[in-house]
Amino acid sequence: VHCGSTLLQTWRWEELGNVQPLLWLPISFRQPQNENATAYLVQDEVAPDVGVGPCQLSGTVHDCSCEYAAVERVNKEAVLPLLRDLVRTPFFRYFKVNLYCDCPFWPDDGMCMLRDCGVCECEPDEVPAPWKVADTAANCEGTGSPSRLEAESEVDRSVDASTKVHLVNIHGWRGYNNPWMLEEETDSEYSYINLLANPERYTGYKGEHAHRVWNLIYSQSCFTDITQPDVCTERKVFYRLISGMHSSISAHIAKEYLLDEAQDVWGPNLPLFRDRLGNTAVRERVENLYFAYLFVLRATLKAGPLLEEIAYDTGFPEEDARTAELVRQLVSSEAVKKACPVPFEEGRLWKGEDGPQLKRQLQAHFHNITRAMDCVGCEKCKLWGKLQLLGIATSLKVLFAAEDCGLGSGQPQQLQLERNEVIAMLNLLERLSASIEAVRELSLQLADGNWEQQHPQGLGAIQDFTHNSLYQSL
Ligand SMILES: Cc1cc2nc3c(=O)[nH]c(=O)nc-3n(C[C@H](O)[C@H](O)[C@H](O)COP(=O)(O)OP(=O)(O)OC[C@H]3O[C@@H](n4cnc5c(N)ncnc54)[C@H](O)[C@@H]3O)c2cc1C
Repeated sequence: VHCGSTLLQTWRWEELGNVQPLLWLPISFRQPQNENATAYLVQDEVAPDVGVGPCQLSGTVHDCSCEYAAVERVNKEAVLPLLRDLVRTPFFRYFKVNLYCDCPFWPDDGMCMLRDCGVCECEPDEVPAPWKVADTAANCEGTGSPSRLEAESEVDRSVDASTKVHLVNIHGWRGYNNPWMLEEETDSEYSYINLLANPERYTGYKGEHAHRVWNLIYSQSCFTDITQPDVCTERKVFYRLISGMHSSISAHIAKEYLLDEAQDVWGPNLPLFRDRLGNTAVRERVENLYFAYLFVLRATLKAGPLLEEIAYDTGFPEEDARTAELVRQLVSSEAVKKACPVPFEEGRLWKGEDGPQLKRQLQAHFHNITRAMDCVGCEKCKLWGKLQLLGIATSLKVLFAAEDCGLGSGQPQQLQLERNEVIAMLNLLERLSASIEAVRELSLQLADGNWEQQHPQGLGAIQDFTHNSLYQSL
């Protein structure tokens, strides 16, 4: 029995006799401090023959050394509150990106009409002034060829009087020397987007067009036999990162769905949640969400010493000091260390004889997946898709930086990050963290039992907005 997040009492499944298949059983419960508290009887072990029910995960997250319950708790109590504040700061709110590249895989098919309506770009005076100065400098110095970058990094990594580290600044948005991202193209245009003004949520983008993009992603040859038992860990990790990101997108759609277009009412869509994430048949998707979260959390903690030293400069000293303090609290959180000391052990990857070759192959697949983002027919989805892939690429770069940077020279080099990489990685972590909490909340609501009375026809009871007026209003 839990009351809120406090565990009050546990029973073994066998001791419960005929209680199944009610996985979540609200129990009226009286406490001296809180008269009307409700406790929930929860399933903490996998019960036999339970059928479709809320996604209850127990035990250790596969390939990680953290318990699901501990992750859920520390996420809700320590990580998510910090991240929610962090992504609202001026430094983490603006993401630079190019949303106007052509799809390299198939001809434009009429969805381009959505280009102008999905995302509102920042007005020039909204972009932090120091960033504009840095952009102008990078722009004048060249388009960011690797040799130019090498020279540039030496300048930009210099330590100023306040001993803060200045991030590498380049022209372009795909990060600095990131082997998981494509090289910057010559026509690399970008604009700044205020992420708070363009939240990730339901947009009405679905059907054949969206499926074509997901199919393109999952048809990469490294994923085709992914369910076979002898698939190597590296490929599984790679798949689980992409699948976890996909689950996270689905969680945000389910959590913030347009329930009534006329009244502009947004809220949870439980039938949609049940179908995409909230039933045992798709349990693996939720497992992959937890995995992706722990992977990115590990990268963030590993980059902690650098993140703590960065000059978070947007021209507003008070807010920038708060940003630095929030980052410090996140990367040095005792609660996280206690709940999950090593979220993911990256040291065991790429150790086989074919490690370097395998890595190059997976990097090529990742490049293809990033290209697929240019085929997404909804601006907002494309924005968040690009941000999240740059976040994954940055996490991979951070976790494997020593060996990547040292390749050829025999010397491991210091990790260097570009501003957009830091923004993408921490925004991705916030998205995954919010998704874990959304899955927890929606699973509880689903188990409540009353939701079916509110939506008697299931998914059909919630209007299905797919027409263009919705895109335009978004
Ligand atoms: C990059 C990108 C970003 C998007 N962002 C948004 C957004 O912000 N808002 C919005 O409303 N829509 C967004 N969409 C569309 C959204 O993801 C779905 O495609 C759409 O809602 C239709 O969902 P669906 O249930 O048909 O299955 P989809 O989510 O389209 O899934 C397609 C197929 O992939 C498999 N699959 C599903 N989930 C997983 C998983 N976690 N792991 C592995 N396989 C899986 C299943 O076989 C499923 O049938 C985005 C699409 C893309 C490609």
